[in-house]
Amino acid sequence: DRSNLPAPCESLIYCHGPLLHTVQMAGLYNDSKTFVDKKMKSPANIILDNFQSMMNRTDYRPTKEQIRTFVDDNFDVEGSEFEEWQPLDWKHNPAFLQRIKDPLLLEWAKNLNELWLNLGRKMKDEVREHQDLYSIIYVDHPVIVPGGRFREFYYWDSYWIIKGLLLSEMHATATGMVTNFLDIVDKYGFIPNGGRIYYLMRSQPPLLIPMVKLLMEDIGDIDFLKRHIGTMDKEFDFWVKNHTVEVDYNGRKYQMTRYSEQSQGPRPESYKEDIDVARHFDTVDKKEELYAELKSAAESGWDFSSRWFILNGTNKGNLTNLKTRSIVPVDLNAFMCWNAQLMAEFHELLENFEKAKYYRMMHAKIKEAIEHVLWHEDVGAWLDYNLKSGRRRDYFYPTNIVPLWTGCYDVERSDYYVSRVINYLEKVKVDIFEGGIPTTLEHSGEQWDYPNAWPPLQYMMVMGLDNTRNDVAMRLASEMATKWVRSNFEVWKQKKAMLEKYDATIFGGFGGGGEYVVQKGFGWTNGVVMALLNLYGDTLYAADAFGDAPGQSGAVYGAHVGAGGIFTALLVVIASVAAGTLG
Ligand SMILES: OC[C@H]1O[C@H](O[C@H]2O[C@H](CO)[C@@H](O)[C@H](O)[C@H]2O)[C@H](O)[C@@H](O)[C@@H]1O
Repeated sequence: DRSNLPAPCESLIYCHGPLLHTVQMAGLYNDSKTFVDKKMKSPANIILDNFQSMMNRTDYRPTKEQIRTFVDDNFDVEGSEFEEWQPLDWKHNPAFLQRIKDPLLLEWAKNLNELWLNLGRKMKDEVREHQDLYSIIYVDHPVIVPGGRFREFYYWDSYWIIKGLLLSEMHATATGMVTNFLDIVDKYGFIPNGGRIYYLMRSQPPLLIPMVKLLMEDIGDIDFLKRHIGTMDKEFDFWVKNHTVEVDYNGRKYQMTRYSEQSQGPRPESYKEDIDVARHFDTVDKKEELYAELKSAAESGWDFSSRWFILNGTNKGNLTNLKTRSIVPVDLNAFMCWNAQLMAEFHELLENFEKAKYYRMMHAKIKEAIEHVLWHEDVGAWLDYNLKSGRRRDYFYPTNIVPLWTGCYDVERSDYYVSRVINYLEKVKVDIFEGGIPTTLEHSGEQWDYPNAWPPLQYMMVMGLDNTRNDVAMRLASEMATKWVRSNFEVWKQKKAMLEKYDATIFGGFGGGGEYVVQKGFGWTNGVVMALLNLYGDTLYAADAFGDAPGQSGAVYGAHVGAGGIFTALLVVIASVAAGTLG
């Protein structure tokens, strides 16, 4: 029974109530998020009175135009919470650029470095003084946002944004963003999905602790760590307390993590969309269950995807078949495992030995659960687990190999895992696509499905394989990175834009599907390309030796990784000679 749960936030303007219902159901804008991002022109009680007068005047049947006039009279245009601002620590020529040998890619990387200037957002002092007039959550330090409709911070996006910012040597901006998150944990006990009050009842993949690790690797400020370690404990506890589920598997019980949010009602920013899906259900209870599945899927960062559909034990179906809370995801458990390991490391550094011991114990337990419940030797991958049926979900997702990225497997037996994983990747043939690795192999029309390819997923695969230090895996990682960078570059050449997501099946193809049009900007896309250019810049070229950049060199050598790797190496040498960069 969900009837005792709170609304997504208290606001009768932005989160629940008749005003939100009336405005959102009128469908005034192409994107439902537009309304909930608007600033109020007067305090909420006055706007609620104005709304009541409008409803009385129109006999509770206002036309779309009357609702539009009400909104225009009472709200400012979206985005009015920010002032003109450019990051003060921005640099023309950060050192990582020197690693990029191809002049075309170098020029592009300089452009990417400049994109931070467009994506920085600083809130007006007004916002701090009158927070009740805004849906944006006030933070002290400016942030780099994803871009487009995403005008505020997003939790997991920020990991790749910070990765990119540190390569751009924007240490102050990166530290400011992490400090905002820590302040938010202190205030709310966790990090919301994004920087808006309507996101306050759900989080996103827990990557704050890895963000602090990025900062520590960069500036290594132990005082910063000391000041904030208690807040990081709090963030870890939030996930343990609110997302743990007991898994009974082969006669043993494991504590594992899954996405699950606890509020009533539709997502305020996609209110009409959620109500429309809920029409398929006839009772309030069933509708509430659907809203919970939708919001839990948003918490996973994969909103939406057949990955969370359960229909007769399969991944077929549509949004009415969302069962996010019944699936134990590989990536979330691998993130928790990583968090525990990093926290043990940090506490050790600070000589908090009792705490370090606790986190080492948590790390060992989570790692064991991942090994026993999620790893499948016969498949050669980690698979999501269906809590309802007690069965594994044997479908391809890039996240099936995330434990390689987070180091959550028995590294002593690395060769065993790596050879099984390589075998798996060959079998599922995900490297035959020209534009990158697809999100899933299901074509549902949702944005986290085939044929879309998302930057963070490419990154996790590439880094996971590269981290193993196994020759074949590292070669595969470099081939994936090459394909991704070339395909993103192709789009850049055509559109002078970086996109939120791409099409894995088309070299230079745009992503699509889902509930809003593909966005430009784009925070994590820039961060991922910068990281890949930094890692592979000395051997990565925009075009192969034949002058064009089909990006699908992977298709040539995908089936035979070994031979393909040698082929790539040859191409690289030829291209390097052509570009005059080798001896
Ligand atoms: O408004 C619909 C949904 O939009 C966001 O999700 C997508 O964009 C985010 C920002 O890039 C990204 O973190 C997420 O993975 C994407 O699916 C938002 O996070 C959702 O909560 C929201 O419902």
